[in-house]
Amino acid sequence: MGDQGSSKRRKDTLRYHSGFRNHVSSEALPGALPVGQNSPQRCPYGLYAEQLSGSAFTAPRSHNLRSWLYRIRPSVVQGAYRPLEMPRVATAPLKNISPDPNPMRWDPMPMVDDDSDFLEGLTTLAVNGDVQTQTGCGTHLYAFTRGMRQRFFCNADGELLIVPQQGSLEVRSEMGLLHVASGEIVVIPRGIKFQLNPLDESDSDTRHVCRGYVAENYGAPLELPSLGPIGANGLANPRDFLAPSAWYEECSDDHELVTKFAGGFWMATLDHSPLDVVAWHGNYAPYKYDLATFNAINTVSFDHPDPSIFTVLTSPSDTAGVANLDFVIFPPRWMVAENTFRPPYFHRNLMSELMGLIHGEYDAKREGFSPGSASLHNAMTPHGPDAATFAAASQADLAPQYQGNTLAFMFESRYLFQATPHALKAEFRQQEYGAVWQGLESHFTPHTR
Ligand SMILES: O=C(O)Cc1cc(O)ccc1O
Ligand SMILES: [Fe+2]
Repeated sequence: MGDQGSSKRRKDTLRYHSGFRNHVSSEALPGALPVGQNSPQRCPYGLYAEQLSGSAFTAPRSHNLRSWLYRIRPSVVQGAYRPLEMPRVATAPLKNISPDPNPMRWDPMPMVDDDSDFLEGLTTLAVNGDVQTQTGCGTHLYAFTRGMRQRFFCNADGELLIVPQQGSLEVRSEMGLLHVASGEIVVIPRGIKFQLNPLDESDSDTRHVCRGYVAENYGAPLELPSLGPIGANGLANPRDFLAPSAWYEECSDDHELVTKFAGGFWMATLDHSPLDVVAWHGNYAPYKYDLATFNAINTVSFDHPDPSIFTVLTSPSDTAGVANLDFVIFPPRWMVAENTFRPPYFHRNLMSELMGLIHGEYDAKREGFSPGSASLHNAMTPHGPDAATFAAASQADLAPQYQGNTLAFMFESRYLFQATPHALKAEFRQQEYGAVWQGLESHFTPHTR
């Protein structure tokens, strides 16, 4: 297995339930789950029963998502929401902005300020589709240094796929705790209350800088791709997905619950923590996944296969095989293709591609795409290896080569991305990005092969 991440990072000692979208039963107190039914006349320990549905009640069984939560107080006691300003976060569709056919790239986003939490440090890069028709996604960057303290978030607009690039995260959610390091991902399904903090924040006085990427999926929940001729095993294996164990807190000071609803932000004040679920069962819960466990499959003969071979998770659209959102990684791997231009090929594509780099180097870009950067190539926008990469790879010795120092990813979608006004005029945007291909000169020699 590759060396990225897991061997160097602190051991995660939390207990998880293994298996993608498994039906889990989890208790923080023994006997807190009702036996044999969901909604008894009186629940154990005087808890309230509450169902959280992540799919229509009538969704086919294979796609039906729901969990039963046994909590100290039902969610409905939260009271009224008041509007809240969150000017850096945008939602599709953006009014009066045409999607731009030019390739775009951004350096890592500078910190908003020295003392921001996850929500304050969240900035939208590009969006597509339409939140109200449950199509497309928002893509965001985050950079923050402090925990959310008494503040919690509940996103009604979509599930959050969080890709940490720097700094380890502690996720506290209604279903329990998760620790997520760079090289891992975490998915928070739509409507689950949580907070996100720098891991170790309370252990020391050091400032923990956390940076990364978020896809906010407005569409069908992410699922594992079908494997077709690959067979029963490979790519992301179901047992490597980990859901938290029940955990709750009971405290009676003021807490804030922030929700995002049709692009707007709202806040309610509670006199208790919303993380008061003592037991839960079901298949709708946050989960984390270590990208180092991805079983990459690639050519052992020639040519560069399409990147769909590296799909970790996919959110299908209504058209088979044309994703609302794919999450694809480019993990450490052996390159063995013979007589082949090994880096990504030049291409134009129906799908739109938003990329990031978690660590190392990306094999299509020699310069300018450092960890924390992002790039956008909308549908049919020509792109591919930069001039320096093309020159080197056209002459490279084709011995088997381990490409170890790399972990890039792509959010890929059938819908055109609109970069936000903030992203378009950001100082960290690389205005001259298109120049990376300008050194690609004609090598045409009509009289020699
Ligand atoms: O554009 C990119 O860098 C992503 C990408 C990688 C690859 O190996 C093949 C096609 C593709 O779009
Ligand atoms: Fe591409």
